[in-house]
Amino acid sequence: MNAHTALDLIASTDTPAAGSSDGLRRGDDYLRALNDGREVYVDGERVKDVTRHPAFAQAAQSAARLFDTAAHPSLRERMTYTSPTSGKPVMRAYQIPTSLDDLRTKRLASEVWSEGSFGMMGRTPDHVAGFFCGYAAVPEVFAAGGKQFGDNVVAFYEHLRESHLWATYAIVPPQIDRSKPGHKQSDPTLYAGVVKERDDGIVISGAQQLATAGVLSDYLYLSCIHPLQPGDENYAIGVALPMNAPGMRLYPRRPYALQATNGFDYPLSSRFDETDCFVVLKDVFVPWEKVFIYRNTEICRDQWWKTPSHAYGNLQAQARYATKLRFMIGLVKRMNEMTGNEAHPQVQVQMGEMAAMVQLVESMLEAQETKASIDANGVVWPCKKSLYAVMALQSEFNPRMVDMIRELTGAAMISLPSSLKDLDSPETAGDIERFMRSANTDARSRMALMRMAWDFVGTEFGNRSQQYEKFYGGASFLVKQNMYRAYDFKRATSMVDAALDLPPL
Ligand SMILES: Cc1cc2nc3c(=O)[nH]c(=O)nc-3n(C[C@H](O)[C@H](O)[C@H](O)COP(=O)(O)OP(=O)(O)OC[C@H]3O[C@@H](n4cnc5c(N)ncnc54)[C@H](O)[C@@H]3O)c2cc1C
Repeated sequence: MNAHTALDLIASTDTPAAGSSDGLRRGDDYLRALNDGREVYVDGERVKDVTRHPAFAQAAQSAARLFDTAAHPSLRERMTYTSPTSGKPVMRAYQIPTSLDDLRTKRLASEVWSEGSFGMMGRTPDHVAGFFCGYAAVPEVFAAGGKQFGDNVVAFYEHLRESHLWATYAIVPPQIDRSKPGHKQSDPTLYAGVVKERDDGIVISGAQQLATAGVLSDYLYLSCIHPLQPGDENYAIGVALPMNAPGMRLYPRRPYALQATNGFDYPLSSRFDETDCFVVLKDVFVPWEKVFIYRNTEICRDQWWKTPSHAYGNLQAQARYATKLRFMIGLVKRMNEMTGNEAHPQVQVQMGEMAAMVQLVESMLEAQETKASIDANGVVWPCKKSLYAVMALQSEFNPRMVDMIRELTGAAMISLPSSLKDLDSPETAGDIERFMRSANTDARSRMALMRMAWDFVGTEFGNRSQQYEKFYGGASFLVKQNMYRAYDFKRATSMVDAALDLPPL
């Protein structure tokens, strides 16, 4: 096998040979584990096996490629590091960085994985892995509720790392009635929370949103990032649940892969629909060893801000976003070339504006590393100012980028025939081949590119993707508050104070 990058791997059908993975999880191992009796419902019916259901089968294959990529001997150094406990290779996503170089290499590994879906899949295993690295780096935050909780979170992090597992999370209460806190809802068991304590663990009921990639993951981390009030203690938890936990149901939103009639007309929807799942829990038992936060609103808040969890998880999210932006601008460039608009100065001005936005994101990604800090335990924290600066503005400039694609393509994405069948039918092929081509390509190539562009911006898949960029890190007013907290206003105000203190003339 000569694959060296995720792009090579995704374009090939190669998988690492059995026995060559040195204990790492291969795509096949991962797919087998998904058929574990998890309760997933689509159109009112329970899905028997997500790896075979048309809504999820291709996304599961795309996810399996991530594990094959990490296990591939030629990418071993980039994608793995040596476990400090077993001495075996484990996924780099689980590395707790202790040098700037560690942080950079961790980001580059995320970049490889993100290229596997061209940035379309956001919650790949490295996202929540970042959060658990952050928790394990500062377990004192959890131990403030009792020593056992600090030990539990480290043990679970090590379990994820040593078994090469994928955790996702649901950390936002269901919308139902945002004007009231959880304990004042019409039924206090609507938001996911503790309903019973037992000697061997706790019992949870209620619902939580929105476990992206829940269908494809091994574990769900259930917690709360929403501000909690006194009286909300039952919702102030942090627990890990296997995806087949008895009593837990996943309700994925409408699966876009079901609308993808073929891979040519829907090249992205058909392969990369990671799904977003509403989670319903009915008397789900959690043993104490999988409980990290128990009825403690302060620790529930501190887990995000007094550990590097939020920064690691979102460094991955930004690495993925940068990949998606590169794909986006590459798509527009190819479309301009094909349409013959490339040389217009006005088109170049618009492309320049897009390129500036892509470059800003790429440079800020590097700034998170070069301006990172090291804590008292020797753990490297990415620079939060650089992270939140992009996240705070992403919900505004991402729609601008998408609008520019629409602007530059005119009717190209709409004036195509109904499907690939028009190209294949002897009755219509002549017209299609004659009129759908461009100056430098045949009709099939032009249709392939324009279909991909429409799947990116116009289909339900494309539109969900825009909603994701707006909300994956929380509502934008909250992200801007993160920036407010991170920014060094003192330096700015001291300059104004100095100007006011200038000696009188
Ligand atoms: C595609 C997608 C994938 C997601 N994936 C995940 C995931 O994997 N895991 C997870 O836990 N969550 C996930 N989320 C959920 C996401 O975290 C929430 O959508 C997000 O936190 C916003 O919460 P909400 O939807 O309840 O909006 P709300 O909190 O109800 O807010 C909706 C809007 O109301 C306005 N608003 C509300 N309150 C205020 C206020 N105080 N001040 C000003 N304006 C206000 C804002 O315009 C805000 O955007 C995902 C969401 C989307 C769309």
